[in-house]
Amino acid sequence: MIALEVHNLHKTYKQRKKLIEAVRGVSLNINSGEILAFLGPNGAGKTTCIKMIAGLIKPDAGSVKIAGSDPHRNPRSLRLVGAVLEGNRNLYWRLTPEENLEYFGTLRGLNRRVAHKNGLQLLERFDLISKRRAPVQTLSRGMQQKLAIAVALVHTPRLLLLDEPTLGLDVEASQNVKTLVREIAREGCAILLTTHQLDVAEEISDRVAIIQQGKILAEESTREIIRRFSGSTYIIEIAGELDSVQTSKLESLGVIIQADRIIYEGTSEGLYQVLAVLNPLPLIQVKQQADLTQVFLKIVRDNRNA
Ligand SMILES: Nc1ncnc2c1ncn2[C@@H]1O[C@H](COP(=O)(O)OP(=O)(O)OP(=O)(O)O)[C@@H](O)[C@H]1O
Repeated sequence: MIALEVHNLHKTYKQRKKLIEAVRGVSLNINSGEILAFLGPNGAGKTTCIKMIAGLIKPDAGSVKIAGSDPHRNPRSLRLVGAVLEGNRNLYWRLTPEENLEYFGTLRGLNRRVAHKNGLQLLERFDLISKRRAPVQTLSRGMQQKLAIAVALVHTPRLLLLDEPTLGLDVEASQNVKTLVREIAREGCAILLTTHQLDVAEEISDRVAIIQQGKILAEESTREIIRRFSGSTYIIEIAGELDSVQTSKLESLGVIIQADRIIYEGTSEGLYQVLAVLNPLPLIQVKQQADLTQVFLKIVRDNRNA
């Protein structure tokens, strides 16, 4: 089921007689249960799109539908959206997590009892129950980030808008948030993720859309776009030394042997032959050449030079 349909959005800002075409014909869909990473360099138009999706600014042209309903025509459909857009600024710092959840839940149309119940469930699930009565300002950044997501979910939205959910978090807190985001998607919520942390986007998104100068340059499954840009080159990192028999067999398979890694270009069947020669040396990793950062840079630079 399609949770978000964005069709041909346009937005031009006027700044002291100057026109800035921030968004120029953006179309996107996100299905329930899917995470779309919405990526682009600074000033590409991401925030402007998200603000139009969240009903905060009106498009000049085009349409937004959330579970089939246009928030600019029917503001009630915004109840189907949850958003964490500017860090954890959707929280009241002097209130406790319990109070924040209840307050925002009622604001989004839940009765107080349901808001309280949903809030407690989320606090349990996000491992924040022991902090439920502590003022938000005394929570760690990772806890505040989790709470910000919990608050955005208290009314069980169909679409979650998530901006930089792991920025500034330590490795463990970041891992925690990524796992939660994947779980939320698995339960059926559609997620529009914006981030400049491309490793996070690569790890948790199902699809990516890359925007530059207000236009979508690429929209594809994350795995597919990386595969397409990687071609057929694999990097294999191993521990331990190759013996002379292994070295000559690998050379006959056309492999390039470097200090701590082996580069193989060919089919995936050929890759298995290479791995068989390496057996039983411990493999540290086998990866295709590109990662999402390389893909992103290539698409954006090619477009800039076009
Ligand atoms: N309120 C505004 N008035 C005038 N111009 C604006 C306004 N908001 C954004 N812009 C301009 O619109 C363009 C797109 O900005 P936007 O904030 O949507 O980009 P972004 O992709 O979110 O960037 P970033 O990654 O830096 O947050 C930029 O040129 C920006 O300067």
